[in-house]
Amino acid sequence: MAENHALRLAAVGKEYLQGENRLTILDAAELTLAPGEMVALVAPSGAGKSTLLHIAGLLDRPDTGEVYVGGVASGTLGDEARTAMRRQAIGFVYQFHHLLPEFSALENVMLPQMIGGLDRKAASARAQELLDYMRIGARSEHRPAELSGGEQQRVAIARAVANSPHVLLADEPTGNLDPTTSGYVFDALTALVRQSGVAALIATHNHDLARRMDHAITLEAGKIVPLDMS
Ligand SMILES: Nc1ncnc2c1ncn2[C@@H]1O[C@H](COP(=O)(O)OP(=O)(O)OP(=O)(O)O)[C@@H](O)[C@H]1O
Repeated sequence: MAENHALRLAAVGKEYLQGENRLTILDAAELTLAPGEMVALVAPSGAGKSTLLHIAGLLDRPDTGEVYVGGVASGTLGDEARTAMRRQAIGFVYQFHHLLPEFSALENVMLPQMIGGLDRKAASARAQELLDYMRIGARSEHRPAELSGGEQQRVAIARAVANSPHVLLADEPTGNLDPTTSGYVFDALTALVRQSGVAALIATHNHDLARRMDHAITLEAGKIVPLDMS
């Protein structure tokens, strides 16, 4: 049942036209993520990871099939309703933090909540709680440029879950960090996913990190298939 899934892609198809050629990226692809589940997306460059993340994140529409977020079908929604759904129900983390440089760490985590309609006081309390949880609460007044790469990514992760989304989509979230820092940031991300119950789909080339997730998937001829990491 779709209702119990944080994210469900049902028979999703996506093609691109490259000159005369039709490039099939997704072909009746199926994927379900339960709340609190962490899934690694491991695929070679060009296989369609970004396409899949964009479709799952409602940034792009599939040609065929349906994307359910929190049990709600997105296909028939107009642009405005899709944007609202994306803001409320989906969090994004990228390889580079994309924090707003002129705002403090706290303000960066407050902003999506205030855009969602929360008042300043409540947003500030929630942001501080999340930064404390990510063990950077003491740096909450600092601007991104005053933080290390690992700290910046922890702020970006806190920001992504600030609105208590159903789904967290991450594209190489520790790809810009050294291995030790990457491990620490991934530990914090894992703890947050488990504690919040958000479902996480995390694209990574790092097989050690992929092994630490619940399972791994890859893309093969347009299908989403399990990947054995052992
Ligand atoms: N708008 C587009 N028009 C035509 N072809 C596209 C378009 N976007 C992507 N492609 C092609 O679709 C394929 C999959 O692209 P995608 O960006 O999803 O791959 P990826 O797995 O994320 O790669 P990488 O890891 O290098 O970012 C690539 O061959 C790409 O050239």
